[in-house]
Amino acid sequence: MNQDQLKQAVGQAAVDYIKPHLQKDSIIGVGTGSTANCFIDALAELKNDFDGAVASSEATAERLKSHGIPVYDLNSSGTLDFYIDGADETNDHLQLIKGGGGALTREKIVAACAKEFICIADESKWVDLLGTFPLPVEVIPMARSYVARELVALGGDPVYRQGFVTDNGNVILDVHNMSIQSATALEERINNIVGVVTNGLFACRPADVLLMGTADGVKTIKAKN
Ligand SMILES: O=C(CO)[C@H](O)[C@H](O)COP(=O)(O)O
Repeated sequence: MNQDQLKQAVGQAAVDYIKPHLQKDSIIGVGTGSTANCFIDALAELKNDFDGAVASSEATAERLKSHGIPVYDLNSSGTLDFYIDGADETNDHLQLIKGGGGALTREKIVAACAKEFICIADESKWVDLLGTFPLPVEVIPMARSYVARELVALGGDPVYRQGFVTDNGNVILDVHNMSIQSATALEERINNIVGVVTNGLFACRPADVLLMGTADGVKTIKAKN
């Protein structure tokens, strides 16, 4: 199977995973990216079995609506049963790097509101140690240079994602060569820099389950303790 087929397989696997638990009033959280898009496309078959979705980006909202799936404001949705999203990297604790698509802040907010975070990814995203993928950091525009200096002081090489503006009107610094020994400590440390909105480490709230697409089929992986 090629990478696109693996993404479709995990998108369908996530639909199969949540299907028995869906009720007519269920609202689910939906992530952003090409793997999340495969989930959305597979989810369309169930659109009469649940109420609707909360989207982690404008792009996801548009794709959900294109399938006739109602999109709700998170402020009127309460706790969500599930959040389903892709990742740029995952380790065996299901701590993630996310934000390659720039939607990290809304993704982290919607994930925080969910009882269960289901990560869907092909096996190329599995790593022993997080940090080969540059760590995205969403920054208030006027703080860009200050935050970049602070990230250099932490040992990283921040690169401004030229021409990209997040759905929240902010900019992204992609931090290369960052040594990630304690992902939870680093997530908190970077989020404490004034001007940072959030960073793409999902370690304080890792995924609960990973549906990983492999050549041998989709594997269901729980976080290592
Ligand atoms: O965090 C994300 C977007 O902000 C995506 O989940 C991540 O970039 C993975 O994307 P893809 O499924 O296209 O590989």
